[in-house]
This record gives sequence, structure tokens and C-alpha cells, in this order.
Amino acid sequence: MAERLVPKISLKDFDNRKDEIREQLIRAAETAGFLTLVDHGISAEEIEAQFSISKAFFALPKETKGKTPHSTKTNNGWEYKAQLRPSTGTYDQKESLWLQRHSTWPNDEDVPGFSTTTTSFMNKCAVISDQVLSCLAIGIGFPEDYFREANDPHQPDCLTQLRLIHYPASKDALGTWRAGNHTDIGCLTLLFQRDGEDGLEICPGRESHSSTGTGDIFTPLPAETGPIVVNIGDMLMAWSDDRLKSNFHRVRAKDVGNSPSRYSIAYFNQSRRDFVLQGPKKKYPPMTVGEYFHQAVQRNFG
Ligand SMILES: O=C(O)CCC(=O)C(=O)O
Ligand SMILES: [Fe+2]
Repeated sequence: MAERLVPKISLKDFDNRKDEIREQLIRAAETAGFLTLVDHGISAEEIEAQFSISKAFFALPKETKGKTPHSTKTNNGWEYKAQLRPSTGTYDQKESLWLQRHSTWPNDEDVPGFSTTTTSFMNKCAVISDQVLSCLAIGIGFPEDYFREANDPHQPDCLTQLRLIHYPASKDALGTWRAGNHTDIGCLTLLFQRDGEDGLEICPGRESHSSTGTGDIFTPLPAETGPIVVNIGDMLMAWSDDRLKSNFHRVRAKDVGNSPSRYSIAYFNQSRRDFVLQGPKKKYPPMTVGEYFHQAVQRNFG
């Protein structure tokens, strides 16, 4: 069932297969709001190299990780079991490191290779995001390069973030959540997982970018090293006049018994703060991405 719900889409030979790929991406974005990308240009070795960096960081003592402190103002830095979800009323059982291109990063003495590996990984994520967003732009009715400008990661007002996540191993997790039920606030998320570290569940069926109601049928998506899980965020749902679906998802550990630790990496395309967001059908009044973000944070966490 999960296989049918979340299609596997190949980006192989992108320039020559653009029309076919675009159709597949739009169909997935309009239905489940989730899809899995293969042949996307980041090798399994490169993904594992970034996971090694992530594992090395999270294995450091708290004092060393705390040298990159989390800021509530920018949402960058290292947070430990700090995300309180109104959807669950509990703190997510995880730690994560939020990074922007220009934020403070852990230094290379503490994590050898951190900056080179992570910069190259972010650059590759940006290329894939650009390919997907160029297809979705046409599907919505914008010019092909519309989101290239709106999401340009090299602009100083770009809100895009990479998030390294670690869910510690657990036993009898009933009543807790690794990541409570939520939608992503940004435009488009690329999510990397590892073989055997399952836990992600998705719940399609949302009709408006600001609705907080959700169904209760969640489908597990088995974790695989290599394929990238891609999902639409609230911002792109609003930007498409609710045509592309930003759907609820969550991460859970086993209610009873042992769950191994899980590492995941998310690349959140969150657009440029000063860019004006409005769909081609003008279903919602125009607002800047910064205003949208603020409103969505209030809605999800307020
Ligand atoms: O760890 C995961 O697989 C999901 C993370 C997630 O949904 C998020 O950080 O928004
Ligand atoms: Fe998410």
C-alpha cells in the first residue's frame, strides 16, 4: 500500500525526461504530497558520509555540542529534547542540529571534515530541489525558474536549513513520540534515512495549508539508505492555492520493546524571507515568506 501511495520517481537523465518526470512529480504532489526520489545524483556513499558526520557530532559530549547553541530567534544550532509539540503535549525524543549556510557550525577540530562534507551535501540537495521545484512551478502555472529565484540558497535572506537529527535508542516508548504529528512549514523537504531505522509514518488527505485537523490513518514508510523522501510543505501548499498537498507525518518508536537509534537528515527549502508569496489563482492575499513563516510557526507551535 505504501508503495502505491508514495511513488518512486527516477530523476535519471533529467534534461531529456523532464516532461515525464514533471507529470509524475505533480501527480504525487497533488495526492500523497510525498514521493521517493531515486537516481537523484547523490550516491549512497555520499549520503553515508554525511550520516557519519552527523553521528560524530551527536557522539560528542554535551558541552562540546553546546558550543553551537540553539537560538530561538534564528532556529539554528543544537537542540536537545527541546521541541514541544502542541499535537502531542510532549517533547520530541530527539536531538538535532539546525544549520544555515551562514549560521555558526561545529568546528572541524571537533568533527573532522564537518564543513567540507556538509557544504558539498547542501549544494547537492540544492541542485535536486531546484530540479523538483522547476517541475512543480510549471505544474502550478509559474515560469520554470520561478522557485529558483525564490529559493536561491546563496541570497542572504534565504531561510533554507539543513537539519541533522538523532533519535536515541529506546525501550517501551508507549506515550512518547520521536517526532509528534506535524506538517513542514517550508516549501519542499528532502529527507534522508538509513536502512533498518524505520519509524516515519504519513497521513495524506489535507485540504488547506492552514488546517490543523488530521485523519488518523497513518502509513509507515520503511527507511532506506539511498532514496530521498520528498514532501511538500505548508508554504508550497499556500503558494499553489492548496493544489499541492502538505501532509501530516510523525516518527514513532515501538510502543513495546527495543527500538534502535535512528538518524535522519532533512533539507528544508524555506525560500527567501523578502520574497512575496501568492498563488497564481490568488486564493490567499499576498504576504512575504517571512510573514508566512511567522504565522505558520504561531499556528504549529504558538
Ligand atoms: O526524522 C524524520 O524522519 C522526520 C523528521 C521530520 O519530519 C522533520 O524534522 O520535520
Ligand atoms: Fe517533518
